[in-house]
Amino acid sequence: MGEVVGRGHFGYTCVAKSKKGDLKGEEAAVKVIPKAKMTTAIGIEDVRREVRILRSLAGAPHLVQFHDAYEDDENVYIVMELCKGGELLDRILSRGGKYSEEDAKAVLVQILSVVSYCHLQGVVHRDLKPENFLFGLKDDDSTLKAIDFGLSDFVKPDERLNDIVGSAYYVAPEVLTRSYGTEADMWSIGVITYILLCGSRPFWARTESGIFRAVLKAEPSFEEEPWPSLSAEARDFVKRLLNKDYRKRMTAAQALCHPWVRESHQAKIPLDNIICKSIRAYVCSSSLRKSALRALAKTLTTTQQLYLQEQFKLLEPNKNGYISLQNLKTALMKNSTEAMKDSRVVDFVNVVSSLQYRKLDFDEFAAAAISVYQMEGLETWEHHARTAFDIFDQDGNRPIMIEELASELGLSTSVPVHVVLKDWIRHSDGKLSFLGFLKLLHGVSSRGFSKA
Ligand SMILES: Nc1ncnc2c1ncn2[C@@H]1O[C@H](COP(=O)(O)OP(=O)(O)OP(=O)(O)O)[C@@H](O)[C@H]1O
Ligand SMILES: [Ca+2]
Repeated sequence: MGEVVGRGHFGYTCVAKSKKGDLKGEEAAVKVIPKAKMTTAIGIEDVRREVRILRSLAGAPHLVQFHDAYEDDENVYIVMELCKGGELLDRILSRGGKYSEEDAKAVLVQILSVVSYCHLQGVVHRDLKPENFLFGLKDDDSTLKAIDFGLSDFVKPDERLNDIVGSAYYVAPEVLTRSYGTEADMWSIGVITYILLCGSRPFWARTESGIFRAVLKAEPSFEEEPWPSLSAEARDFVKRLLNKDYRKRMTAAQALCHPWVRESHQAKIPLDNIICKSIRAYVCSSSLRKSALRALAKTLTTTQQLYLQEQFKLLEPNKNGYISLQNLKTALMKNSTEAMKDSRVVDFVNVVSSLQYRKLDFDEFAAAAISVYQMEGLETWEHHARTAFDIFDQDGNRPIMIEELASELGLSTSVPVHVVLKDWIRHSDGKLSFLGFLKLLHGVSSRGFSKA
């Protein structure tokens, strides 16, 4: 073991040289975590999880290469690849806090590439910030590696986490309100991008509670220089990550398809778990909701089309251009690691295949995979919704009873519900009104009536 190269809350990291084995003579980094610091059961479990996650994700692009972990009476030792290029934070600071759009993109694609992989495996990093990305080498174009999975956790597709962890400047609003998933990492990436592009923090205050207040309530400024002189795509990219409603935020796979970065990289776009969630909800919904979604799919933007085409390709449609849920499972299995077993991603899809066996062509896949919430986050949503309603009205709309509509949306038909539902049905012909159509797009709501 040689000199200390970094210190953190829980321990320190040294350079080391391997005396034997495959790595004989090679330099490595050893993160030393003193057992004295693991005073609570949580602390020990956290270190176990960090090692388990590093081990199971090993080999992912832009992830620090994990070699092995050991322990003795005093410490736990995590042996990994030595990154010699320093922290992303230091590079930002040494450039006077600002990156050109091109340089920022190059950094972001690498971040998105590792994060999209983690998310597919059901792992949330929970502490994405420029201190936790290291460059492999000192050169300007060195590759970036994510480190420090000390706060990471597994999250099942239909589960939410609730412990407040992370770093104040980068923490997502829904983490502060204790119900979050992988989308929280996307918020942090939004904060990192904002800082890369303009050199200042989007949410700032003197105290921690002040920062939290800003994260929950304040809108970041895009008014001051350099924002007006940056490209509209760059602003759009950041805004679609810093959306306070996590359901409207881009996923990592979607961000890789965003027009701002799409042209600048050849990074592989991985399968997106959000697709599994949407398809699962789609196959279980009524034919009325399916035709509403199909109408909406006809209004998709080219960006969304492109992303969905990429996702469809990953599912390897048969020669007639159809996929079934089996394809979804096969695609997941193909990417499966130990981490995916821990996060139970495949089980989530399995529930569906026992429910229904269906084949989808690209058009129906698009309808199934669409996220209505994300579309609502677009500035052009009103236009999409109106156009989709016209299409639906022509070939999907039909007379519907209040009771049927209520069950369609998972609402109980108590008296106040009745009054509201009346507006969702058009008086002239008893078919769905525009408002009813919008409600139907969201489908059965488990949150009950208050949100309706
Ligand atoms: N593989 C590595 N190669 C080079 N330096 C490293 C490596 N891993 C960690 N470091 C250095 O050690 C520092 C602390 O590591 P790490 O972030 O993993 O520790 P931590 O105790 O979990 O930190 P934190 O206080 O952020 O929770 C890093 O910021 C970095 O400077
Ligand atoms: Ca760290």
